[in-house]
Amino acid sequence: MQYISTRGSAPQDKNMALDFEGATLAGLASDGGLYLPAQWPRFSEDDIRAMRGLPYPELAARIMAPFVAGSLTDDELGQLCQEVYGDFGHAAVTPLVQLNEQHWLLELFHGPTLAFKDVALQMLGRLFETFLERRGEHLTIVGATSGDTGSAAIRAVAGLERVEIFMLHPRGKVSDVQRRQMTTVRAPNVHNLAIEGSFDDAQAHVKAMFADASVTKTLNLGAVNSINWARLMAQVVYYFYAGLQLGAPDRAAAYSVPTGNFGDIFAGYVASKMGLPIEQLIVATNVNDILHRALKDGDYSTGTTTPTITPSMDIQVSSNFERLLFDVGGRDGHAMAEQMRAFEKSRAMQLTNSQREGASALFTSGRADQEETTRALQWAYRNCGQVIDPHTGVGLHAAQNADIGADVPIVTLATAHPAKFPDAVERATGVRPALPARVGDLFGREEAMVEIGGDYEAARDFVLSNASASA
Ligand SMILES: Cc1ncc(COP(=O)(O)O)c(C=O)c1O
Ligand SMILES: N[C@@H](CCOP(=O)(O)O)C(=O)O
Repeated sequence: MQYISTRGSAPQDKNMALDFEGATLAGLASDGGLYLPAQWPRFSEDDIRAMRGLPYPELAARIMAPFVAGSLTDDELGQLCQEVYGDFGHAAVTPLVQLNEQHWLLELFHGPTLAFKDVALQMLGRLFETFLERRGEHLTIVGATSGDTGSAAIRAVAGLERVEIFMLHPRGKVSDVQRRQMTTVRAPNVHNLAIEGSFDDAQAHVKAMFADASVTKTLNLGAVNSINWARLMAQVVYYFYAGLQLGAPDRAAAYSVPTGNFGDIFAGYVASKMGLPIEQLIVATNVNDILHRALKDGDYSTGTTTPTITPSMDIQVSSNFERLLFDVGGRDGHAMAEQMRAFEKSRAMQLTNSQREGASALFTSGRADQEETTRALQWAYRNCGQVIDPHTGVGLHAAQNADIGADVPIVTLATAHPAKFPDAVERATGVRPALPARVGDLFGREEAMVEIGGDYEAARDFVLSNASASA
């Protein structure tokens, strides 16, 4: 499989044909775009029927095989999937839980750091190891997090010899559990940087480093955010896993996805491109609702980020939205590059007609404020005995308010364990969720992080002077 950039001019990055291995190690394309497969692989209805009942690791290998073709053999991929998904806290890896006749929760938080990010990042860590070993190379990862990507990525790469990670988070804007899951990992290849500002600022610093020759000449940069295609690829699997249990390919389900950087829900779009019947994808946002506005009115303009009880979704600039706009807008890389250049200047853009029409064929959206999120948590607890996290609550609120026929099952993606956000959950339900034993003694461990202020230069210089390997 070959990979192309959404901005049209980067396939020859680093002098390698951009196969899966190249796209995984490159992370972000040098033209600032995001990598996508040159074409969507498609399963027939019979192929999908034959996937029914497969254990998660086998299903994962079946779904990912076309994307990694040429970079991993079927045996290598099968082995990786067994290693990664054999080690989750639930035998089903991502169990599907029924709430009532129509609503379901897809629990994605049974990995080591209790958020959906583990499903892909545990795989990405092993892919890095495999490819870097093969090439004899070293990778310096720079990442941005609003809480969950950071801990999952650090957990996936801590102690690896060929990888070093610099993770930027907005100081004071992640939950205590999220911060400690990052800062208590003491490994020589892990650096935690607390920046002044928002997640968007951290994400902008990361993208700027990929475009900064003083960094890319010196370091072999890699990405763990969902700008890295391999992240999304691994997330496609659980849409199939849930869809198959609800009758695919003979019945379509809808999915409500708590959304920030548009990665998780874009994986749902990919699943539909691959042949999974999907009635609708519901983009569920908190009050930082740029995506809701973009889908409703075509208005993709940023505002100030409002802190919420769903901090991981306090995001204005959703990186992966570019992938959708590129695909539904006819895959015109040069037009996309122009549109994104204008957006980066003005921090606002209007979707084109073809982008709006293309998106509205599958996507709808909903928005939840704090009260609505709280009510969703209360409903799940009082009516179904389920203690859910606030991000999942945003998804459930949007699911309950979507205009979807009563005969269509709606799956809300449960993206984090409630114990990551105990204060908000306790305020809503009266229940203080306990951290599962597999997380260990998080509050008894010492933290390590560096506070570096808000300037890009400070972040860049810290990375340059502390990275232990050069390109
Ligand atoms: C718990 C949780 N839910 C939802 C999201 C949103 O996912 P995405 O950024 O892929 O849209 C995030 C972070 O991104 C998260 O950490
Ligand atoms: N909510 C995320 C933000 C980064 O998203 P990513 O999926 O692009 O890595 C987080 O928890 O860090």
